Amino acid sequence: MTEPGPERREDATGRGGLSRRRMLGFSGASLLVGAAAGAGLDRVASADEDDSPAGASIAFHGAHQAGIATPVQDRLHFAAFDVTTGDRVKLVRMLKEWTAAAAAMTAGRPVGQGAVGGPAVAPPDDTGEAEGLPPSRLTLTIGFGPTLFEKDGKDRFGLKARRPPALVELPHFPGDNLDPDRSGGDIVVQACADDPQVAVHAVRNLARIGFGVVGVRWSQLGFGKTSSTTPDAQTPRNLFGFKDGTENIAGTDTALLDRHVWAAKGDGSDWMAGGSYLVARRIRMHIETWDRTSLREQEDIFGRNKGEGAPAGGRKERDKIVLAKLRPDAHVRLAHPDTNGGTKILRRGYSFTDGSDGLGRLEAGLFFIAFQRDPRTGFIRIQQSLATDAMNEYIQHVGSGIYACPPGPREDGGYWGEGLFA
Ligand SMILES: C=CC1=C(C)c2cc3[nH]c(cc4nc(cc5[nH]c(cc1n2)c(C)c5CCC(=O)O)C(CCC(=O)O)=C4C)c(C)c3C=C
Ligand SMILES: [Fe+2]
Repeated sequence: MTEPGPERREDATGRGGLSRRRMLGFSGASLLVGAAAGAGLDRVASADEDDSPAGASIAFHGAHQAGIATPVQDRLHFAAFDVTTGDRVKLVRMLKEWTAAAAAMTAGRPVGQGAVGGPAVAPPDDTGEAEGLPPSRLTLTIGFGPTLFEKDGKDRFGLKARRPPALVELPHFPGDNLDPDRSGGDIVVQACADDPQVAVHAVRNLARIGFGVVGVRWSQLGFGKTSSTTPDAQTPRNLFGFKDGTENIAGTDTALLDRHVWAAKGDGSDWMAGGSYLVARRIRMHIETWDRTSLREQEDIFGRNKGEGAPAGGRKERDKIVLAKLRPDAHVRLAHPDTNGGTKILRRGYSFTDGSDGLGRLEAGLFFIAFQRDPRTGFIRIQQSLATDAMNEYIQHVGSGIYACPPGPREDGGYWGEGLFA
């Protein structure tokens, strides 16, 4: 399967999806979605025909992958894949096909000839459930796990020497109760969109394209973003009812992004320059116990109040935090840059509920996602500080993964991970 050219793209949609080229020329209708400008002005988002944010698309190509510093959408489908072939050529071919499909789907177009446009004697190129839906700001972000570089002592794809030094195995943290069936994976795809059907459709099509090369190891649906990269927007709340993401890195803050999020040449792996490292943690939240905890205790545990999200001693959400006014075991005090050598991470997590745990409790929590330039000084450093977090009584980390997310694919025929396989 090859990426259709811009002209064919318009024909192939069959549902009025405008090509990126046409959308940019759509005078008065193109809009910048939230902080897209800060994610690099190359990443301009454009309005769909109806000119509503719900119909907007976010540019797929660029110096950085979309889905990191771009505005956070409402829904998540995160999928970890294991590579089931030992054939490097097949793997690269699939990554090229994935890139073409991802470019189409993020622009609101179907994969290949679509769900009904191809020959009747063959399975359709696209599974069809996003037919008629707008792009919904879909972003697809790929990452490579440590096992892609070496698994059980085997260098399956000749990539061992190309493993970035920052792509370490995460150490065991106190309280971890990790399920191997919800952890790891050779390749991950983070699909975010404002419509869950659009996110699930994207992952499903990639899985279909990858048949015989990859298999889904585990996946996670998320709703209710728990962080934002757009500080001007209302801060979302997590399942404990607290505003979450107040002190996140803004997608417009290029200085902070360059310092804390984007890998750079000279960091130890040149093919990762412009990329970032993703740490995912499935964190179970014992909401029933939390709901029996007094408001004062809840607020002391975070070091912020529940209504406004103001730091202890302050009145407004954005008031300056005075760490000395927080309990020594308060979450915000322990996670704060001043407690961790100045480190910052870009959080992009989602809430989840997955039925019940069989003991009369909701299986609910936070699917924590953080992007950083180096997990050793980012997530690992902060998580080690959180060993004494008062919140630990109410949460448990049950799934985990770390992945190297390469830079964004070039518009002129580049593909996901091109630098790694060069
Ligand atoms: C290792 C990193 C972090 C984990 C794991 C984590 C889990 C976690 N956090 C909340 C809720 C909140 N976190 C808040 C702030 C905050 N959390 C981290 C890191 C981790 N959190 C950081 C770096 C920060 C910012 C600290 C600062 O600079 O002030 C807040 C306060 C509001 C905010 O700034 O976002 C809340 C609320 C939960 C529920 C959770 C696990 C389930
Ligand atoms: Fe936190």
